[in-house]
Amino acid sequence: MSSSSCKVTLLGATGSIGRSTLDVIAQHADRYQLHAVTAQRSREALLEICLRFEPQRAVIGSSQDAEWLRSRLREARLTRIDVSHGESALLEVSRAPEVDVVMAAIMGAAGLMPTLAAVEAGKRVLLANKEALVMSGGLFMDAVSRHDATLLPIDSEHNAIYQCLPMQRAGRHRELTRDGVSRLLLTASGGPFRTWSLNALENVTPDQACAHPNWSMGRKISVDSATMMNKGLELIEACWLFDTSPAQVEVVVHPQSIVHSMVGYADGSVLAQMGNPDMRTPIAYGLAWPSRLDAGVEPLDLFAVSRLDFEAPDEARFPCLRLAREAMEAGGTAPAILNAANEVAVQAFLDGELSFLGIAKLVEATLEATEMRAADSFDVILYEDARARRSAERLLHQRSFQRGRA
Ligand SMILES: NC(=O)C1=CN([C@@H]2O[C@H](COP(=O)(O)OP(=O)(O)OC[C@H]3O[C@@H](n4cnc5c(N)ncnc54)[C@H](OP(=O)(O)O)[C@@H]3O)[C@@H](O)[C@H]2O)C=CC1
Ligand SMILES: CC(=O)[C@@H](O)[C@H](O)COP(=O)(O)O
Ligand SMILES: [Mn+2]
Repeated sequence: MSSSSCKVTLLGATGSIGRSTLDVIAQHADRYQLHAVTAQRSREALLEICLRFEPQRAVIGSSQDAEWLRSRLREARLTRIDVSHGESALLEVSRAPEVDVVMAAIMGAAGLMPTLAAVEAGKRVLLANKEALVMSGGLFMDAVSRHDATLLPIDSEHNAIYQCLPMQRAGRHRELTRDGVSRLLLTASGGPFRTWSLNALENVTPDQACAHPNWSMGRKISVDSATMMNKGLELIEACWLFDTSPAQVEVVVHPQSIVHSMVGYADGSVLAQMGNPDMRTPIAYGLAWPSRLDAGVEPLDLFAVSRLDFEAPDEARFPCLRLAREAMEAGGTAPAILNAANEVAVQAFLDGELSFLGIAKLVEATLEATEMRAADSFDVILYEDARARRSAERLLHQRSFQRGRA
């Protein structure tokens, strides 16, 4: 890929990762050009992006919003921007022949098929959408190999691990131990409730849960950080990305979010990647790989940071971490069920229908109520995702899960 004319499709352009990606691209407009930008409902934000970046294509969720966007672009005399809507349009912009790089930054399971389309077209895929990999793990990684796609992790911890692994591992799948790696150390901030007692967690509000101490992110991932399901999803993500088992991944709570993760080697070395908590660093890494790019991130001032703390996670207060590890160990469709139940539970919490502690309870109850099977195909994954959502919704509306009870 020639970086002088790199064409980018940005899935989830109106989100937190989307905005950080636009910021990096704007700093390097001579090197990166937006082919397509997508959103689900945020039509005003998508219009702003179109006016500023003039991509070739814009995709939005509904036909009504697409019509609205077309009219605004007509008024601005930007009729050359092709506007379309729905999942088929997302697949098209992900696999378009002229596209070099696809940033997969749609939130949740909705990102799976567009991200897979980019993989199947052999693109360089910058993976922020961890849920896609959690759901479909082995199938997804097989597709990456089969279609010779380049998969670069954007999730800050996995990007850090990728940077700390030996260069020759890039793009290969083989046992970590053959490269002298003994373990992966996955750091976790501990979220906004790291020091809170179980009692105090009973009545936390969505706004409290979304107030992450170090990162500014979308609401779903912010709640995941608060329950530590984010770390559970990341544990599964690490196992697939780096072809390892949960036993080789150690979660380390590090409240400052300066060390983004580490790799331990057989000779006792531990390599860490550090930096200010700013997603423009991994995004710029993914865009420029294997070279480097100025991301506009403040240099790390270690004197200002002054101390780095590390502690063990508490799975009694944050059971989601255990549930995710058990789902990975169980294999098959268990991680897809975990992810689907979690998406239902987090939305219910954000809508005021479920308590904070109810999130883990609903996920666990859904896993217990839903039979798991072999993850044979993407059709099976999508079918089981839908089935687990129905099961979680049913449980949610049972008396025991009503607000105030769970
Ligand atoms: N934010 C962060 O710092 C990090 C995020 N990630 C991961 O990156 C992904 C995006 O996170 P984040 O940017 O925080 O999320 P946001 O909620 O901020 O943004 C999500 C984006 O996806 C779009 N979207 C939502 N639902 C759909 C759908 N059904 N179909 C198509 N598009 C949809 C949204 O469009 P609209 O605006 O119209 O709703 C928006 O553009 C997640 O998987 C998250 O786990 C990983 C590491 C760090
Ligand atoms: C920025 C990023 O990668 C997030 O996933 C972040 O790591 C969340 O922080 P927690 O460690 O609190 O889950
Ligand atoms: Mn992360």
